[in-house]
Amino acid sequence: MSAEPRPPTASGLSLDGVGHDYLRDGRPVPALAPVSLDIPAGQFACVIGPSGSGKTTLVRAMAGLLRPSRGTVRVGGAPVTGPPTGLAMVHQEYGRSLFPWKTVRDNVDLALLNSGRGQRDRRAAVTEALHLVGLPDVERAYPWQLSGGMQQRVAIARAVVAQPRILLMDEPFAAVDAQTRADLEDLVRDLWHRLPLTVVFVTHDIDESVYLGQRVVVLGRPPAGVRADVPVPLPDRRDQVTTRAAVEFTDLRAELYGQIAAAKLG
Ligand SMILES: Nc1ncnc2c1ncn2[C@@H]1O[C@H](COP(=O)(O)OP(=O)(O)OP(=O)(O)O)[C@@H](O)[C@H]1O
Repeated sequence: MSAEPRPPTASGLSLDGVGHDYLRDGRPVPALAPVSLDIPAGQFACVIGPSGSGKTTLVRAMAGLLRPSRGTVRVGGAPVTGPPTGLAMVHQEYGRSLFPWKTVRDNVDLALLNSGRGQRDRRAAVTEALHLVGLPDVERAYPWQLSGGMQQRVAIARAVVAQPRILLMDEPFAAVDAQTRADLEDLVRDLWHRLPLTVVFVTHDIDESVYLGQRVVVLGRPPAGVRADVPVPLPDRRDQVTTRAAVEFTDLRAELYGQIAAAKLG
C-alpha cells in the first residue's frame, strides 16, 4: 500500500498547537487556528485548503521563517526557533528565487556556500543534484534562458544539493503548464524515493495532493485549523494515467472536493 518505509535518516516534523495571527492596523487577525500534526520521518504529506486557510503561514512556520503566535514546531524533536539545518524549501515563484545574473551551476552552488565544503566537493554535489533533477546539460546557462519548468528544476536542485532531511514545497508547480506540472510531480516522487526525505507539499490542487501524497491534510478557514487528515490508499508506485483512473483516486478526490467545498462555506 502507500506507506513504504523510507530510509531512516529523514527527519520528522511535529506541530503542537501552532497558530498565528497577523497584525493589521495594530489588531491581531487570525490566519491559522492551532494546528497539531505529527509528520513522521520519511512521510510524503500534502496540505490543501481554500485560499486564505493559512497554508503558506503554516509552511513558513515549519521552515522557521515565521515565529507562530502560538504553539511549537519541532524538527527531529528540537523546537524550531529559526530556519533549521537539514530543511529546504521550494517556493512557487522560481523566477524570483533564482538569481538571473548567476549561471544554473552557481545558483545551485549557493546552497553550499556556507557549508564549509571544498570547491571540488561542491562541484561534484552540484553536478549530482543537476543530474537528479534531469538537467545535466544546462549548468552554464542562465535561468532566463530556460523554460519555467526547467527553472523550477533548478530551484529543486538547489533545495536538495545540501542533502536536506525535510523538503517543504509551497505550491511549487502552480505557475507551469499541465504537462510540465505532471513531469515535475513525477520528479518529486522520484526524488522522495531516492533520497531520505520527509516531504510537506502545499497545493491548491486536490488531484495533485492525492497523486503525490501518502496523506492529505485539509485546512479549513480560520479559525477552523485542520478540517480533515486522510491517508491516501494508493500503491507506492504511481503513474499519471493509471493512478488517476483508479477508483481509490477518484473516490478520495471526490471526498476532498466535498471537504474543500464545505470549508469554503465556513
Ligand atoms: N503578512 C501578512 N499580513 C497580514 N495578513 C496576512 C499576511 N500574510 C497572510 N495574511 C492573511 O492570513 C490569511 C492566511 O494567509 P495564507 O497566505 O497563509 O493562506 P493560504 O492558504 O496560503 O492562501 P492562498 O492559497 O491564497 O495562498 C489570509 O487571510 C491572508 O490574507
